[in-house]
Amino acid sequence: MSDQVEPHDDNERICAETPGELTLDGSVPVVEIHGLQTKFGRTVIHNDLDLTIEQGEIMSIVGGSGTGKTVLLRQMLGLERPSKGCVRVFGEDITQATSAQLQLLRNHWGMLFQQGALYSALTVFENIAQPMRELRVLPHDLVRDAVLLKMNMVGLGPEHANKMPSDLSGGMIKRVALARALALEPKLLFLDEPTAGLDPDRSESFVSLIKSLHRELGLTVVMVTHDLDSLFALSTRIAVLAEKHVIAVGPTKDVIQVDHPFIKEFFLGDRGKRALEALQ
Ligand SMILES: Nc1ncnc2c1ncn2[C@@H]1O[C@H](COP(=O)(O)OP(=O)(O)OP(=O)(O)O)[C@@H](O)[C@H]1O
Repeated sequence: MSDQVEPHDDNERICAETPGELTLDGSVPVVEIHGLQTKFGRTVIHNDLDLTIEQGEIMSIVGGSGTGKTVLLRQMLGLERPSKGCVRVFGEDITQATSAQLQLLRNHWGMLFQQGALYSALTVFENIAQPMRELRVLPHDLVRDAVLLKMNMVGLGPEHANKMPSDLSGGMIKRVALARALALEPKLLFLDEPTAGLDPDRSESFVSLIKSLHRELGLTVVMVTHDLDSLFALSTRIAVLAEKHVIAVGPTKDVIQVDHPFIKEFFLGDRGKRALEALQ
């Protein structure tokens, strides 16, 4: 993924001025989106979209294909700018952030991309060490201990350190990518389809891993997923995107009651019922 911000011509600013400092103590929402509009040419993807994510939540974003879930995630990461509206992360207006401010924000979040996105020419060790080295946050000799600690956190023994990504299974690639996303000890973790491509057993153990890391590290998690099992197992709240905005947001038990055709089809079809039953 490129880290270029893609500006839209008609960006209108509606965030109030911010102090220019990150608020990491949970006294403001971790993510706050207000009045967001996204247009590509004349096509409107989001309109008047609001969403607030508080510290410690696992917020899952669901919606039909093309409803703009990935674009919304990219906007929270400062990789795309909305046409209109306010996107604050840790209290900072990310739509107006300078590249120095964005870099500062990146030190406090981790991102797990759908494909795992490891550097194929680097070993497991070097993949996890890379964000630490890029920021030079640790002296050289401490990087080794920190990498092994992150590997241990995601259930990978030191014997895997010198393996190349091509030697790893899909589940292991996800674990290495997660260890890398956690390399800088972020407070916020973005997950894009974290269980995509995993078989049911691996998917279940990856979900357990995310659940325990969320608890142990006190993370806030923002996840885009189509996978109902992980959605039900992990989410503290679910936000449903339809009709260009968030049509429902809340705990699973409340969201599935909302009378909307997408919600009925997505959550209460056969797959949804099976996933809900498995959880009970
Ligand atoms: N840079 C872009 N230029 C033009 N259109 C774009 C661009 N990025 C995304 N879109 C369009 O915006 C819409 C939303 O895309 P997005 O990838 O966010 O959907 P999604 O909800 O994540 O879908 P899916 O569940 O299928 O992955 C799509 O119609 C897509 O083609």
